[in-house]
Amino acid sequence: MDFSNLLRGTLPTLVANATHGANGSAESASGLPDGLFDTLSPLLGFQFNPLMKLFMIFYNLTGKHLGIDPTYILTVVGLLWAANKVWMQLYMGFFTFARQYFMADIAVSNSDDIYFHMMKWLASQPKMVDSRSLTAETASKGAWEEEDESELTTGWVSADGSDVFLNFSTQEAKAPPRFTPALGLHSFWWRGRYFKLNRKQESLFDPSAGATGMPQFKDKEILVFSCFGRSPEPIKQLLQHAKEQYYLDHQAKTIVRRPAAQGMRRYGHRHSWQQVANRPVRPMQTVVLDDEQKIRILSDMNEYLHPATPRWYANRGIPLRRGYLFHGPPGTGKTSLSFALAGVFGLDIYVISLLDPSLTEEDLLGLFTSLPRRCVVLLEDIDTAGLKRAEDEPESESSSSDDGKNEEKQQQEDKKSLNRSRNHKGGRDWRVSDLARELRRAGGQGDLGEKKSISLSGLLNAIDGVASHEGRVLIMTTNKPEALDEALIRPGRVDLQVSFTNATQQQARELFMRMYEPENTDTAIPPSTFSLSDHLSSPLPPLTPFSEPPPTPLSLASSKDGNMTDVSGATEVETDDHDQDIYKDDTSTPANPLSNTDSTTTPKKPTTTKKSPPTPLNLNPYTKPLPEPTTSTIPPTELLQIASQFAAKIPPGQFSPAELQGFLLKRKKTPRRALEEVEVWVAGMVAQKAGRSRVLSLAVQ
Ligand SMILES: Nc1ncnc2c1ncn2[C@@H]1O[C@H](COP(=O)(O)OP(=O)(O)OP(=O)(O)O)[C@@H](O)[C@H]1O
Repeated sequence: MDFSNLLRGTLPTLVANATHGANGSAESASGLPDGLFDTLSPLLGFQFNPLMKLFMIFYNLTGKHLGIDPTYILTVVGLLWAANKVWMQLYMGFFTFARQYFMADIAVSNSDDIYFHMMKWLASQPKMVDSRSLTAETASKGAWEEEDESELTTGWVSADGSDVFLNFSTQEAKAPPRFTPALGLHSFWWRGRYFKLNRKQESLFDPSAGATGMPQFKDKEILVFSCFGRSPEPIKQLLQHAKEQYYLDHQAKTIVRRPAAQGMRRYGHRHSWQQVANRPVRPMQTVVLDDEQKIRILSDMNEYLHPATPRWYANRGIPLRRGYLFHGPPGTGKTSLSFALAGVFGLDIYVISLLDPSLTEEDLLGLFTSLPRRCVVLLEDIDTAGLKRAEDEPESESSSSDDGKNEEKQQQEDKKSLNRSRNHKGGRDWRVSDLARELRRAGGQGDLGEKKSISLSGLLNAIDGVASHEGRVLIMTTNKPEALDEALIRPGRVDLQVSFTNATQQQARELFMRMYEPENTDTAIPPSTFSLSDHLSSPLPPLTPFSEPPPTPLSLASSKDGNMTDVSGATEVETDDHDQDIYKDDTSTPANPLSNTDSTTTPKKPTTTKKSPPTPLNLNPYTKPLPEPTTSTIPPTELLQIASQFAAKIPPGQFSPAELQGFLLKRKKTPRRALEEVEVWVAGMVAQKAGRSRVLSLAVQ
């Protein structure tokens, strides 16, 4: 359909005005001859495009009402557009030229930690956050990140209105997203300098097989920072600044890493490890351990980590490695001490589980070679890793090890059970448990579930093979040191053995004091050097020796030799005996650090032998706490007295610090209640341990 006709038909007045002008001339108000529409409209597709129709109406109206030839307007718009294009071309040309000759740039790939430092820094820059082109990211908080407590106090009130229970269902909704610069060009100022940032994405072809077994494309993100000048120094400073900012709040934290996913480990080095936690440093004082033991291990590690030590080792041809073996019953502080040591020296912890089914000997070697210069490598529960000497395997399976015997016994039981099942009801009555056993056995023998475990030689090769890493601190922990192969703990691999025992009374008292002492709100960044006294517990006054026999004799043995051994043949420190000595040494009474009085005043002797009158116990720990003053209102001297009375009720060497901590935690604000209930708890626990029961059926837990 002809456009002019359409206009004439549908909008007669408008068209009449527009196409003939006010004076009815053959020329339109725009000055265009009538025929021009007819010529142009089919060419431009006006008939079909409603937008163009609208445009034409506007075109005519403009001509009529403003008295301006719309062609001029169109020409100006066209020129502006062209000028803009030219300007953009010039700008890009100039920018490319300037970038090539007058600008420096540094690229950062997202496979490197600096990328995360920079993104965190950019997200914290108010100017960047106000930018018009942003990427929003969900920012989940880690367990140890600070929270606004006031926001969390709104909660669900119980039926009787007495208790308020916290509710976190809206927590995620309240957390604001994190904004970072979107893909594309950005600019910002830092320390009076102008920087340009180009955030871009590239697809790289990864020829090595991915998870699907096929080569694949991988997206890689790159940040390119540029600044004017031929030196990249300002960018280097910017990167350094962002890195420092990133680690500022990490200084009081211990970073925990574990091996990355199998696919990533192939790339080696920084891809081998992944960060799994970033927890506050565990203060050494919170690990209740004999001070001499602490001093010994701290001094040993300090000497080893000293910058002059590598040269000393190199001059004597000794490999720069240090290994520690922490052994003792479960829950006695082996892992805690490892973390505290990492915190003292500001090292990251690299935790390896030899039971990881995806871990091969080759991986293990790769992991050790990609460790940073100084770090702590933690191999936990090394006795459970099933390390075997390759040549012993058949024998050890048949006869030698306890584990082997157990396995054999289990298999016989399994067989019997299966036969029983088969015989029953004509062999058709299979129980699920039998099926599971059968599958497990099949899995052990065949392909199903097969795991090539790390052999002893594989581990030794990783720890101190020719290609193995130097400079690290290796800590191995075990509950059964006697089950370890001699080769694993020979000097050179394990240089210091530290024995952990169940809690002495002195330790019980220290644990009690730690639980109830006023909270330390000091979050100051640790200094780069320290003195030993910074990390030792404040000395407590001597404790009256335990005078009451435990209610029932215990068969659960604590560690046989409660001592720490320098395997190079040096002296031994008898920890238990040492504790006993402390009790007897009344003359060297240290000042009570918690007392407000003159430090020379001898603290009040704890009255542990005097039995307090029986008090009615509230045996249900989940009922409301007894109305007693909170810890902070108990004077320190009195708290110390309660602690001593508490410790006197703990039979030495029978409970692990973890067990005591568990008991105290349930009464974490009521020290007097802990004292009142401890006797019943001890009696119950002793009976339970004697009965070898794992299930807690105590009235007081
Ligand atoms: N000596 C100790 N001083 C302070 N706390 C301790 C001590 N021993 C254990 N604990 C507490 O008990 C818990 C368990 O401790 P940890 O994991 O260090 O024990 P472990 O000896 O490594 O145990 P496992 O052998 O089972 O791995 C921790 O919460 C820790 O705070």
